[in-house]
Amino acid sequence: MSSLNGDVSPTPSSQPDTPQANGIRPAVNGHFPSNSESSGSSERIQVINDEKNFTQDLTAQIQRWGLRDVGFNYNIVAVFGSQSTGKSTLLNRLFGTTFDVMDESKRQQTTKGIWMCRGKGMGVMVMDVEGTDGRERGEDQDFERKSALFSLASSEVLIINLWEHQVGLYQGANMGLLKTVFEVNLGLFGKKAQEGTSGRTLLLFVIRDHIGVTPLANLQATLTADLTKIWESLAKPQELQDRQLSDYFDLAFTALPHKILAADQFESEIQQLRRRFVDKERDDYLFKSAYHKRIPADGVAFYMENIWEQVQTNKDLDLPTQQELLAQFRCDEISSAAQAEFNEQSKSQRRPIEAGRVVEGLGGLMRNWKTQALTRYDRDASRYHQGVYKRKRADLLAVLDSTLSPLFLGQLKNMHKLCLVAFKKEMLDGMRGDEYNFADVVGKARDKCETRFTEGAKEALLEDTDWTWEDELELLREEVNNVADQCRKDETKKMVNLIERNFKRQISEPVDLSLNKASPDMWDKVLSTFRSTLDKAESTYLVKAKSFNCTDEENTTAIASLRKRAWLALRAKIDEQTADTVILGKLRAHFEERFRYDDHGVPRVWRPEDDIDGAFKKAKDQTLDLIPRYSKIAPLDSSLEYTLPSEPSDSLSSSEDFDFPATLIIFSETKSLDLVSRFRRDADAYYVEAKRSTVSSIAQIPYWMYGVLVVLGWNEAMVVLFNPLYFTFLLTALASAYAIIKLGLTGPLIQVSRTVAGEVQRQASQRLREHFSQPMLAQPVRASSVGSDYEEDRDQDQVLKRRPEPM
Ligand SMILES: Nc1nc2c(ncn2[C@@H]2O[C@H](COP(=O)(O)OP(=O)(O)OP(=O)(O)O)[C@@H](O)[C@H]2O)c(=O)[nH]1
Repeated sequence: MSSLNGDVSPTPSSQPDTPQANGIRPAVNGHFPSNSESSGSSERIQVINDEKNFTQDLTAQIQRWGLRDVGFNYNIVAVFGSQSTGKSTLLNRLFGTTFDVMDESKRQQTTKGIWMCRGKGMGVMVMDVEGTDGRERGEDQDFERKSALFSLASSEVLIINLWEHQVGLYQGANMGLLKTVFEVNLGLFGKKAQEGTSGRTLLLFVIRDHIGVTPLANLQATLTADLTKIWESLAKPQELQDRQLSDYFDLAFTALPHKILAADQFESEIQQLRRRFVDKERDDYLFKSAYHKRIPADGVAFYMENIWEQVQTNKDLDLPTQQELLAQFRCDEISSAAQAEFNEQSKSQRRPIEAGRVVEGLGGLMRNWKTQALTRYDRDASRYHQGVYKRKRADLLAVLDSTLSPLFLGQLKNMHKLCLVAFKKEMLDGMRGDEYNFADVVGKARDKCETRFTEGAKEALLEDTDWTWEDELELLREEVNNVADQCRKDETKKMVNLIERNFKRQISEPVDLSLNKASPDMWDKVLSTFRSTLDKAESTYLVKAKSFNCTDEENTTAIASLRKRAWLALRAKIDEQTADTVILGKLRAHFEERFRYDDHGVPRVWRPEDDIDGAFKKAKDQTLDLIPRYSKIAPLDSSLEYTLPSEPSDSLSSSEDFDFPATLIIFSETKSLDLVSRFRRDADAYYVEAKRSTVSSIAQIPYWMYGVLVVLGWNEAMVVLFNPLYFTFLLTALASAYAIIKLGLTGPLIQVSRTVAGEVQRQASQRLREHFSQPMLAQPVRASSVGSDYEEDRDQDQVLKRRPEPM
């Protein structure tokens, strides 16, 4: 092991300063020609090429260096600093490595990517890192940030190489870069370092071309102050807020004289420094165990590859270049200007759309605004950094689309509403009159509505967007179906109502006729009329329902409802014809027909010898027979009987339960009895009247009485004619009569006279009747009044006996 760390002092002359002097092929950019050059322990390898790829040969190379099995007995050192500041020269001198050194005559970048070489005669893996701030990479700081972080995280000692005149500069001394690297390092590995799993790191500042005017101590103080300052300004993770620079890093400083102007001094200082890397016994030994990462040598390759991967994937290092920054700023400005104009244009259509209007040609307008905005952006922004320009263009496009999206969606919604309204109108227009096929009307209206919506939606849809209108069309379809369905239901209802109205009209007359006649087959006629009319109504419904695309279930329900409503309509008609006054009228008419008219339909004039009682009884019995006939719908022919299921009512009619057998009963027993008694009263009046008519014919004044009056009144008449006073009175009376006639007062006078005469006649008749007729009338009237109670009971029994049994 001692040999590994043995103090090998390569003579300066033997150290190659240039690739040519070493006979080493220069690295080819971006490639691993063999991933190692030279041979034996002086072989070097490009660990990371300038395209940021990590080599796969590191493990093998460590094996070739003979370091694979040394466990922890090795060290890693890396260098960091601006390009062409003698980093490779320093490493070659210190560790006897064979890194390429710049050709003075060309002055260009020598080290590309990160190279590694084993220190000559020592177990040290030395990493030569591409210089920072090189003109070759220009503004692209990506690699220098990543390579610096990689070096910091993977090595025990990081040599920070800088010219004396760079001390105190911010960018020149790579302070900006170090700040970023410290920050990300703290974020990525800070916690591990704190836990002690990944050791501290020594930052060794090597100040080149130190003239000596400014003592090293002063330079050291400046650098320490600068580092402390940038450390304090770091954005540290929450849990590491109070961590100090010294918690992670040790700082060491050394100065080297000018290599050419003070070559000997330079060499001796180099040797001094080399000893600090080699001599473990020294107090200022640099590879202290605290810096060791505690990774066995055989795992170093894997460990480093891991670190590189973490560094690579860390977004915090992807800081933009100046060019990108400028591009970002300008592209943002240009994009904002384009957006402002675009917003103005789009605003003009926002209000009408929000108000629910469909803007004709909205798609064209939106396309136009979008193209204008993009053209404007492209014209001004395409000159800037292409990556930024494209990124910002995509952002602008997204903003434009998101601004237009509500217009598109609003347009869809408005079209949806408009199409629905148009659909309803189309339906109404199509359903005018009776000769329409509902299915055809709906089909046409639907097609028109969908076509209109689809055309409008396609017009409004912008290319290269993820907008869709199919969902809205689906919604529209659903609503159209709902409207059509509702319409169909309404139409079906209307049709059923119409059929019902027609039905009522059609049955009205035949039922009236049948019920007026009250023949024994009255109900047969009523029911057969009902059946035939209902059959017609049902077939009318079925024909219409077919064009409405009604389902079988709907048809069954509608027919059932129609039947029930038809039955109720019939029942209403019957009720109308059997209302108290109407049925009493019917009974009266029936009775009158039989009692007051003879068999030939001639009015009867009752004579005392006529059998009024017999005729009265017969007519009354026949009439009373009608009450049980009317009281229940009971056809003689049982095949004509009609039944309906008794069930709770459907939505088309009332919500009450429907009890069919109850609808067959027209009168209850109580009602029948009431009718009997009411009819009897009427019939009795007829009877009395008949009786009176015979009396009044007997009580007539005989004609000879008038002759007697003339004879007896002759003298009085002569007295009037020949007496001047009476005659004058007569003349006055005649003149008054004449005047009355002329003045048109005849009517009122006659009226008054009639009233007076009537009263006189009444009084006279009364007196005469009392005088002449009292003994003749006494007997029959008494018989009638005595028999009335008995007859009433008998009539009621008769009615009850004739009532048909309930069905
Ligand atoms: N003035 C001066 N020049 C030096 C010193 N060390 C090396 N040089 C010269 O500086 C030039 C660059 O040396 P390199 O070692 O290639 O520098 P580098 O930093 O490794 O260069 P890159 O790898 O390209 O970044 C060479 O011509 C060296 O001879 C020094 O201490 N002082």
